[in-house]
Amino acid sequence: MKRTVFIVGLGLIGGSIALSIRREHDVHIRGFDISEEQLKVASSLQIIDEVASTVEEGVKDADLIIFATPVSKTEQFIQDLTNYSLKAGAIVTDVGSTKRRIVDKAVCLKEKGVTFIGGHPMAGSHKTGVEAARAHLFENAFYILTPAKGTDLRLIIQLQNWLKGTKATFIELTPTQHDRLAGAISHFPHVIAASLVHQIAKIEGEDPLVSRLAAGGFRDITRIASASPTMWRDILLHNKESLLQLLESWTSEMDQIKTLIEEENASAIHTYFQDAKDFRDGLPVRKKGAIPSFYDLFVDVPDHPGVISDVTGILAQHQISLTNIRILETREDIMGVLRLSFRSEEDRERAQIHLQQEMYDTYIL
Ligand SMILES: NC(=O)C1=CN([C@@H]2O[C@H](COP(=O)(O)OP(=O)(O)OC[C@H]3O[C@@H](n4cnc5c(N)ncnc54)[C@H](O)[C@@H]3O)[C@@H](O)[C@H]2O)C=CC1
Ligand SMILES: O=C(O)C(=O)Cc1ccc(O)cc1
Repeated sequence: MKRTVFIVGLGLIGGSIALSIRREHDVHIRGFDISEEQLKVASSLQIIDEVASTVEEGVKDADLIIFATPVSKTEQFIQDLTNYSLKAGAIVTDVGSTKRRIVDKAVCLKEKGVTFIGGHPMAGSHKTGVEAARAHLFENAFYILTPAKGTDLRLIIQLQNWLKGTKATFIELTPTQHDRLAGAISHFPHVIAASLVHQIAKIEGEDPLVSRLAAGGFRDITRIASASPTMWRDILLHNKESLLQLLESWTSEMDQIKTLIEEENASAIHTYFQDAKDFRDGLPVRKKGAIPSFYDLFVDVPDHPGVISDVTGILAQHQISLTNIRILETREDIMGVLRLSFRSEEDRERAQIHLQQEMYDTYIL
């Protein structure tokens, strides 16, 4: 008999997790979402086999329960589980971008005979919704797990086995460490991206030309400001302490820059940029996972003849060599994905710029 996976929240991440589980396991996937539309799309794309009418109904015989809703909803659902009947030995996990409050809340599941292991796949996109779900979304990314102290190692391995189709690299962190680090590398940058956009919006009131000029670097640095406001509102509220600390140190750094500019301190300004460049250039391009890493660029492509030659033609026109090209998905009525591999980061960056100029949607995972 097939085992049952129940996913609550069938958006970008819930849908991608479902697809990656299916890659490796012959399972029955049941889904629940507040949005009828998301459920309809998830069913028609065969991302799920069955729709649950309620969460209570869906959890009953599930071997694996995954919450992929905004983090405040996940917290509430975990609390609700205490009132439902659950299958003995089931594993409960989530994909939320914050961990401490969720893991704290899940202590209430201890007496239910199930094990909660917090999770956070560290990859995604500014897109939302199940139609953007991709089985390869987490390939080579880190997948953080935050098991409570004393969690049976066999259950952690069992969860990793469920999720092996993500082809991610699993690491364990404490929830506090997770929130501090995710705050710095992900949550805080979202605040900055949104604030940069607000600044331009204000200037636009005085001079509408500014939006038309906002290209290149501005678009790169603010891409993430197009992400879901509901999701990011919840993340900020859940990771309040880390974000307040980061804001404080950022504000003081901005004050220092202000002084350097006021004083026209050219050498200190140069050092500021040089140090940032050195650190950024030294960042690992991509952490190696179970499969070798390449300089990969993913391109959403409409499913029509000639599209591959169009993409390769654009690269050839700019003398960018490919080391590999793979079609990852082609299904009726949805975009396919091309995985383009390059020899160097520089080639990948140039390819991304030129393909975006030609209106292709590209992303790096
Ligand atoms: N977007 C990203 O790149 C990443 C997001 N995450 C986390 O994944 C979770 C889901 O985010 P996405 O999939 O990106 O968002 P999404 O907006 O694509 O999907 C969220 C889904 O949850 C559903 N939902 C909302 N409230 C609900 C409720 N009360 N009951 C049932 N369903 C409900 C929505 O209808 C939607 O389908 C969030 O906790 C987020 O922090 C984690 C890693 C990456
Ligand atoms: O779009 C991007 O680059 C992201 O930042 C995706 C993302 C969003 C939330 C997460 O918790 C992890 C990754």
